[in-house]
Amino acid sequence: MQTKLKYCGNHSLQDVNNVINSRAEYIGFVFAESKRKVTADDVNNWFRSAPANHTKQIVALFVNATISEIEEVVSKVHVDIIQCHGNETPELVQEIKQRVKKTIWKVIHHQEKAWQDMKAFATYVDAFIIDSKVKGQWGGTGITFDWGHIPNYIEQGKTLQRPVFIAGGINPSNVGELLTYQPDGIDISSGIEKDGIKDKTLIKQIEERITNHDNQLSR
Ligand SMILES: O=C(O)c1ccccc1N[C@@H]1O[C@H](COP(=O)(O)O)[C@@H](O)[C@H]1O
Repeated sequence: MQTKLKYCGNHSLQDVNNVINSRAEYIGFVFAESKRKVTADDVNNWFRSAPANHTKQIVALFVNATISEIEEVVSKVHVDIIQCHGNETPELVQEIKQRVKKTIWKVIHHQEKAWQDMKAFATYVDAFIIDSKVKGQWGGTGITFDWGHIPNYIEQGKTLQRPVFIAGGINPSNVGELLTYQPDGIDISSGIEKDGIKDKTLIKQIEERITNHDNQLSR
């Protein structure tokens, strides 16, 4: 099994180039209030200057956006996946799926028994991301949650037949420990940043650890 990898919160041409040259399957952009917030025009400009033959899937991250806001972005930028990173209800997620007709990922912010919330979304979403819950922030915090709860999320994902990505504070120092839980995927924003820019060395360190782990499993 190859652990899927998403690098999120790209907000410059340098970020886009560094991530396009990585092994990640997914490149993410934040269309929500954040120091990493981007516009559709930004993303289009960066991709015009970036290598054209990349195979990354583009993830657009929203926090409690209206369907019109999502539709506006999707009408301007090539988007493969919509990531709902707020406290969107299952009903809203269903409507987004029906109207926007894209792959949908739903973030569950970790709290006691939050894995039970996954069931209500399962029909409308294609994958789950489990992120830390930090007061006053929706994500991109660089803070981990108690990984002892990861097996509950992974088991629920298996029951619902939906992949489970882990996010929140993952970096080269702790990714090895995270991999022992065997998540389907990993989503990283701040852990690959140096001075606010996605950093080639940090990306390389993360990827070496993931590749070693995946190779050991396939032996
Ligand atoms: O990255 C952001 O600025 C952001 C803003 C608002 C919502 C989500 C955001 N990022 C997502 O948060 C998780 C974890 O990020 P980190 O690795 O802990 O920095 C990840 O899914 C990012 O895509």
